[in-house]
Amino acid sequence: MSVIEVSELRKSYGGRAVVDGVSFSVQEGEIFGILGPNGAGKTTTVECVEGLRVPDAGRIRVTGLDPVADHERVARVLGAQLQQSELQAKLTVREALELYASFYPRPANWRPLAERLGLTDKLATRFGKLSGGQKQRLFIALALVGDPRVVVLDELTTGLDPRARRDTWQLIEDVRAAGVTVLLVTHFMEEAQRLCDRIAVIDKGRIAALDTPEGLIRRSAGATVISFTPSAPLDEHDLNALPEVASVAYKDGRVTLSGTDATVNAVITLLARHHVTAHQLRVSDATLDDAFLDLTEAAA
Ligand SMILES: Nc1ncnc2c1ncn2[C@@H]1O[C@H](COP(=O)(O)OP(=O)(O)OP(=O)(O)O)[C@@H](O)[C@H]1O
Repeated sequence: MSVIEVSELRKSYGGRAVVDGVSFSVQEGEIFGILGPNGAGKTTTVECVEGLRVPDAGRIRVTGLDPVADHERVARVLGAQLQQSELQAKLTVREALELYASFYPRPANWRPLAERLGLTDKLATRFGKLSGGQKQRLFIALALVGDPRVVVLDELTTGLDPRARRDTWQLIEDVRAAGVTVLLVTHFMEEAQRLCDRIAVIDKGRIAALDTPEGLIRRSAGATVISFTPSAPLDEHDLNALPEVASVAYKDGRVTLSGTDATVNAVITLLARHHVTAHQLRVSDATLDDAFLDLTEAAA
């Protein structure tokens, strides 16, 4: 069942389309990622899903409800992470958690949530005195305190140290295991690769690709990169003729090929046939980073 449906969403500012026909749907219990360069239209898209911005055109449904027309009902099932927004500086962490819990019919118990986010010893601290990372952790707690069916996290772990980032990933995996649907905007490829079931890459207001992290990586020009120093010169044509070789480059006596898993065996076989040894043979897999750069460059 689709918990979030976005169809042909459009939004312009000053005559410039910043979201230009975006469509996707998110299934119940899925972690769906939105990746894209700065200014691609990610926040505009998710804020339309949250009902914070009104689309110019298109159709959005969250658990079957229209986020603008049914704003109050959507707000009860959807938890949103505040982005850069400031809570009142004098509000303590405890007061903020209690206040946000009071907005929902069946809130979560905020104490274990605060514990997991390392906020227990900050409960009496005023918001204005928290560090950037502590504020971010509080925003995550506030997004989850209503025990929502859907949670929208925009730049989930920005500003968190590596340990807090990993703890937060575990928390999000646990939240999903409890059946919550997660819409996640992120700039961190490791985060997207670890957490997301599917990812929409948005570039210039349009979806450049929508796939699993592995699917996006496979689409990348060279999913496997092989490099070695041959013991004797090799004929470039022989290498180019190998199956699924996407590119061949020679530099300082070293050969770098991109292709697929199948290319690795083919290269080894070719070298053996020519009695050439591969010194310092290295094989590496393309990452989501590579796929992201390919996809967003291709659309440039
Ligand atoms: N309220 C607004 N008024 C005018 N222009 C806006 C408004 N909100 C966003 N924009 C413009 O729309 C474009 C998309 O912005 P958006 O915040 O959706 O991008 P983003 O993909 O979330 O970027 P980032 O990764 O930098 O957060 C940007 O060029 C931005 O300047």
